[in-house]
Amino acid sequence: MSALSIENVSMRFDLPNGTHVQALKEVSLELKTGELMSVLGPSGCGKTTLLNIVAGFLAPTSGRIVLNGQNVTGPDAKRGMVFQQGALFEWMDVRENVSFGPRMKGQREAQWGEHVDHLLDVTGLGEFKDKAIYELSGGMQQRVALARCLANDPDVILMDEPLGALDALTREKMQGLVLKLWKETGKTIILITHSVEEALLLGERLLVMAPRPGRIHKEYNLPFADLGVGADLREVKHAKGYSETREEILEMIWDMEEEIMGRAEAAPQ
Ligand SMILES: Nc1ncnc2c1ncn2[C@@H]1O[C@H](COP(=O)(O)OP(=O)(O)OP(=O)(O)O)[C@@H](O)[C@H]1O
Repeated sequence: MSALSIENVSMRFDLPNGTHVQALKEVSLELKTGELMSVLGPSGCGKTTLLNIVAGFLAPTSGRIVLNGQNVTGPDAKRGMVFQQGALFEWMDVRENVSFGPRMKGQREAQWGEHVDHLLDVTGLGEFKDKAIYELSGGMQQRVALARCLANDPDVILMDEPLGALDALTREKMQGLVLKLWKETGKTIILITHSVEEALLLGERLLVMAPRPGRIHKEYNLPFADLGVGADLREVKHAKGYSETREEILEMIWDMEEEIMGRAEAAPQ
């Protein structure tokens, strides 16, 4: 049985002016426990809508999400989200942020302390656990967001451009951390990114979506995420097939964007 099933999901937004946007049309997808899927596609192809539906924040117009045999009907801690900006609690220190989920469940420190301290260590936050959020760099804040998500022990982690706001070097380090945490925890992960390189490096499965209506365009199974665990990601970029796949995907997305621009220009004003 697959851990996460996205079954024939469509999403239509009705707009106040009487028109509508078909954000997703009949999207079906199965993920096994422990798979890491990256999702790419031009702006507006429904990536965030899909993630929000899997999270339970949005109900699809039709279709359903099934996680470990149960229908998803709303948000809960089984699906953790990591956003582009950490959405952290500024008034709590790092350790308080990371332990927020277990504390909200009414657990005592004896129940969560060890696990939270382990997560602080593996995310490189051990020495920063008493710091206020505003004292941390953007990269460190995203480490807190990852650790906080893992502290809830979710079945699936949903990441919406989690590294998008970081500078290039920090982003590269964080990509290594995502791979490390993926292998160490065995979590099922869906990661949205606008970076083709990031999608290639992190996704053992890579989904390219197309817009209008939002749908699956092509899926790849890739060796690079496995090669990248504990390795220098710059080396992985020299692996067989990496450049060719990157070029193929770049061209695919470029063509889609050109088509969107063409349609926009042809539309009556
Ligand atoms: N609440 C809403 N009401 C109306 N239209 C919406 C709503 N949310 C999303 N849309 C539309 O649905 C389509 C898909 O949006 P979505 O944000 O999922 O795309 P995306 O691929 O994540 O885009 P981006 O890469 O720019 O973040 C877009 O045309 C968007 O304008």
